[in-house]
Amino acid sequence: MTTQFSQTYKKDHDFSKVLHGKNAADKEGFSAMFNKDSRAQQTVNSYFSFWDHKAPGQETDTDKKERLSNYSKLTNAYYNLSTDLYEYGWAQSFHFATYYPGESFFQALARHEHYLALKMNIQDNYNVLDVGCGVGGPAREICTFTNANITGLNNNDYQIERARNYTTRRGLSEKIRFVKGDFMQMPFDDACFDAVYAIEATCHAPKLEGVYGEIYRVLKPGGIFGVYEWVMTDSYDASDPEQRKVAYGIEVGDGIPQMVTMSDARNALKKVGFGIILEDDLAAHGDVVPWYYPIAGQLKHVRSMGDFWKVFTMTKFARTSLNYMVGGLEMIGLAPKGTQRVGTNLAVAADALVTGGERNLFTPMMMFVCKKPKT
Ligand SMILES: CC(C)=CCC[C@@H](C)[C@H]1CC[C@H]2C3=C(CC[C@]12C)[C@@]1(C)CC[C@H](O)C[C@@H]1CC3
Repeated sequence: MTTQFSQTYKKDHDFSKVLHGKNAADKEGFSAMFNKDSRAQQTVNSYFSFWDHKAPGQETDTDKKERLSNYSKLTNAYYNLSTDLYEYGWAQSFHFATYYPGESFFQALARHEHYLALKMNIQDNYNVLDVGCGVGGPAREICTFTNANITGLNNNDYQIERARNYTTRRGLSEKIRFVKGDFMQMPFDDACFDAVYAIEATCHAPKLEGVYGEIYRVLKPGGIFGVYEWVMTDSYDASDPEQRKVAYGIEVGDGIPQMVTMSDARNALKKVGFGIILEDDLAAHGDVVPWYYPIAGQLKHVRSMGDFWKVFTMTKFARTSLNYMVGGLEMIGLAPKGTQRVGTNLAVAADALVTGGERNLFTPMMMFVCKKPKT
């Protein structure tokens, strides 16, 4: 690692400690959220400086370029702010899933991960890279499902610390390790992994060719790459202000510098050299239970008490009530400044994702399974 990189990494790490508190990685949900110190406001300001006064339609090319060239800062600030809420409101697996009628929320998340592992043909003791591993939910599940050795790559210190803690608690530290690094310049040698997967993570890249090119480089010849990509579908029309508003809501609400289309993703994979073995938009199968039902708060699809509570907290009523409560706590100094704004931003995300799903403008599960040629 160069000196400049190691200095940046140390600065991020120290900042994460100050922001989240020394023992925050041991805490969960609200307790972790309220453990942040006054620098939370600084992170909120840093994140929203990329978006403030830049409503869809008013953005200039310079605004967009600014987000793309600062993707790492933008994504880090986003996850420093949103990780606790993700874990509290969702799960340790930061992705969506398809649902069969009657299937539980957690079962569907795990099945979605198994499905990718199965289609990639991940075998016992394969060396597998998880690009943008979050707090390690999918890595733990895929490791126990396949018995592969997994390396989780992540650029966010707070998430890495949490990932390591959960993995140790599950007794999986011999099989899974977590490495800090930027997926546009991976800290790995050429051709060192048998397989690489990325679950709803590479959309944070400023350019898909960049991250796909790195994945191609670190894969062994003949190695497999499997991805669930976040893309706008081919029916998306960026020149329609209503549709652009949906994409913009997804960008600002989910820390994404710029949403791209399905064709962009397909072309980027081919351009870096991959052969596409399988391509399937899992959101387009006409499922009875839509992938976005939890964040739409659609209680009619719930089949158990546990899921009822989970989906209830995602209804507009529960989200808004929670946000008022957090605003009150913020006012009396019990919650760090900016917490409410983060909640409001996640509500923007949820609404845009649901609209994108309902209108078939967006999919979070564009699945590609690709192969690096043997020679
Ligand atoms: C950002 C990317 C690429 C992937 C994350 C996908 C999902 C796990 C998140 C997208 C929107 C998030 C929201 C929440 C949890 C995580 C997501 C579903 C909440 C339910 C967390 C609790 C808040 O009160 C409401 C949030 C709505 C959005």
